[in-house]
Amino acid sequence: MASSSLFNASLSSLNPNQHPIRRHPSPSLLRHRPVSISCSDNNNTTPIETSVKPPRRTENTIRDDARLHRSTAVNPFSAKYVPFNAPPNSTESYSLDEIVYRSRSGGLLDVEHDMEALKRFDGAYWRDLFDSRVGKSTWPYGSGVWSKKEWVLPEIDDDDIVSAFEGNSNLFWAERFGKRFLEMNDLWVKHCGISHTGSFKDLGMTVLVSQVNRLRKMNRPVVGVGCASTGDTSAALSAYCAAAGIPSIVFLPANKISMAQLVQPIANGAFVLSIDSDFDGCMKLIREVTAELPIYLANSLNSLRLEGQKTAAIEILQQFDWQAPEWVIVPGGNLGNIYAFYKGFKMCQELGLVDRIPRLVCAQAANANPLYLHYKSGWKDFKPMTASTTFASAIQIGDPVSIDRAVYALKQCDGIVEEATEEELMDAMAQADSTGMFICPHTGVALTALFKLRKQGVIAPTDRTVVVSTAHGLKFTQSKVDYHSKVIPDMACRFSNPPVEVKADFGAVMDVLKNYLGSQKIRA
Ligand SMILES: Cc1ncc(COP(=O)(O)O)c(C=O)c1O
Ligand SMILES: N[C@@H](CCOP(=O)(O)O)C(=O)O
Repeated sequence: MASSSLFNASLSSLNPNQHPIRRHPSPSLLRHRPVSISCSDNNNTTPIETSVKPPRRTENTIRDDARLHRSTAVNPFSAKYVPFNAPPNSTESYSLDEIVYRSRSGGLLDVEHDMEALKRFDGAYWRDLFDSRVGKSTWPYGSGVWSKKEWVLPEIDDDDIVSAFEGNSNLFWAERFGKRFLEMNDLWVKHCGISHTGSFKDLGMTVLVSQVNRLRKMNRPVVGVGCASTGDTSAALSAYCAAAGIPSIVFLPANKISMAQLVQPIANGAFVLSIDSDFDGCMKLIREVTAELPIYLANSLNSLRLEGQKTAAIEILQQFDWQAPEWVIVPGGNLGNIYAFYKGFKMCQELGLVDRIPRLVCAQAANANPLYLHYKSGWKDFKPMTASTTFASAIQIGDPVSIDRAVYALKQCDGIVEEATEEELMDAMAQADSTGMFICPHTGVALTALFKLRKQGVIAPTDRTVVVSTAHGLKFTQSKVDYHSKVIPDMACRFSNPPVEVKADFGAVMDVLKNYLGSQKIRA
């Protein structure tokens, strides 16, 4: 059978039952758990809904309903930009309504929440609030990001929010994969890629585009939103901008992203520039362009994005009934996400929702491993690199903008950095797929890190471990086709499963099947 031909052929108006904490809690509610939801006994932190909702007013949209239910109480929560990891005596800060990406010294920014205001509610309050919003269609809390609105963008008007009800992604118990390949029984895959545009970027983009929507309504000079991308940021940006009627401009490294990723911004009406460079070159260009033109920068250099992405960490805790796992493994490229996970976990600890945070592992492709090399050098002087081609194309990044955030996060949680060769990541992806998943190569990188840490005895068989799957496997079918076709130079493709070509003849089909069933030790 010629492998190259393998895939040729087929390839209410004020509803008393409305949770009061869906609105901004008024100062008078401070120090109390949610009240008047209906009934709850003294020790029971779980609100029990008793009354029946009136039929919805069919002429209302969910935005109209949200307007009707809006609290008139003063919103006690707020957030601002501050220099990332600023010394305690720093007074530098900016309103989130300012267009600013860097601190005065040129460093990164961070979104700082008024933690004192948030702390006026105890951990049980926040757990109940977040739990009460899951699985509903209430605007905007049906979103896994906006269900944590008070911790994300507390001051934005619900009307300005641009959401596809992202988040609330599947936390998949990888039972078969864990048992078969790792002797683990508590292994989970957080499928952030099973989402609106097929990657975790939706979580951050809903926040960023919502804020842009607000800025434009305030007549701030934002004519469009732009990003450099390895394919997922551009897909998310173009979709959310299209939904809001905001122009989007994307800089893509020519011939370095998958066809499925390329077609996303094209279909969503973005202005697409295919640039003869790599991601780092595109990133440099978009930074220069956004400094000159009223185009808002949508990459994770912009700390707003990370406020949405951190909700995936909160969601993991929530899905484990507010118990922290031992390990969370995240593939890293531009390195915003590893910090976002740390930030989400840390906020939950600081606000009393959990008593500890997991250790984080950042996994990089060996062909694009500047963080790994930095870690291995004992965090001595960081050296950007020119990243080589990798099947994990969305993390082919040599000069990550969030390097400082990543190092900080990993140091704070006793984190680890691992790497995966091309063969390792492709094998891991194929192994995962063979147990019923359909993951992307970046998740293959994270699974390789898990294989290595299990082998070294760092991760124990019973450790509750979460691997973050960052994109949908359907965006990366060509790499799977190549692997299963065994056409990748210098790769054994040990787990390939090519189709068998057979004549349309009963005898021939029976022969092939008997051979197969025999090899599988299956009795017909
Ligand atoms: C699918 C996928 N996985 C992982 C990453 C890495 O995320 P980060 O750049 O935040 O490190 C990216 C983007 O960089 C991505 O698109
Ligand atoms: N993988 C990313 C790379 C850019 O990352 P960002 O989080 O800084 O936007 C992409 O898909 O473009």
